[in-house]
Amino acid sequence: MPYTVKEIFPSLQGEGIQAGRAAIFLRFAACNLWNGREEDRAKAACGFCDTDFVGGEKFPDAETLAERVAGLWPVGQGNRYVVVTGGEPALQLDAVLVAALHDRGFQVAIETNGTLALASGIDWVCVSPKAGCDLVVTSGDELKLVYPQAGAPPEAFERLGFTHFLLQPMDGPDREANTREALRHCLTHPRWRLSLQTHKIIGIP
Ligand SMILES: C[S@@+](CC[C@H](N)C(=O)[O-])C[C@H]1O[C@@H](n2cnc3c(N)ncnc32)[C@H](O)[C@@H]1O
Ligand SMILES: Nc1nc2[nH]cc(C(=O)O)c2c(=O)[nH]1
Ligand code: SF4
Ligand SMILES: [Mg+2]
Repeated sequence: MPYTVKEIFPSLQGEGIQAGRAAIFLRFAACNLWNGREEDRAKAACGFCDTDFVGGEKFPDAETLAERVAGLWPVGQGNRYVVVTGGEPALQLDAVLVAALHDRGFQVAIETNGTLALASGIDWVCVSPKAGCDLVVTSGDELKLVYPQAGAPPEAFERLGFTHFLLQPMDGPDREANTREALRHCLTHPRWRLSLQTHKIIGIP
């Protein structure tokens, strides 16, 4: 199957429980909750996205794409980790690509909005729910809720089958106030942890 990829780059995982871990980011093009055009943001199901996922490069098959990812890992080094994101990566990440990445020694993580079924074999599942959008993926490793979102209070997700629950302050014009609100919620509801977007703080991709 061909894949459309927006970008591939090495960085540190900036968010969530795995923050600080070296990873290759594989960012697929396209999303099911927004077409990526600024003029359509206000009417999109997800209206706060911080990412450009429009366009990109076509890869003809999983082997070609996995080879490109593997070529970015430091030579001779283990602990291989790829974070598959987007856009919405569940539109394109299939079991064939997961297997091709496993064959090259990678643990495979996904950052997903949780509205689409996932391929089998993914090693780390991070779901980030969007208000008004039904979750199909109701268990996984971490639930990372962008906060605050009208219509998506943290309590609505606490009974789901995730190991870790995190609040990530919504970036944008209200980021500072949102960070204070997320902090306050974590202090008063200790099952929630704060997830800062550390890559933005230190100025890396
Ligand atoms: C760009 S999304 C791509 C993956 C997937 N579509 C999703 O939404 O989970 C990557 C992560 O960034 C988060 N995110 C997007 N826009 C954000 C913002 N303005 N502030 C904080 N986190 C944001 C998402 O919720 C998600 O956890
Ligand atoms: N450093 C870094 N960490 C990230 N974690 C999740 C990201 C994403 O855009 O999905 C992301 C990202 O874009 N950069
Ligand atoms: S679901 Fe994810 S990629 Fe899609 S618009 Fe929202 S934050 Fe961006
Ligand atoms: Mg990002």
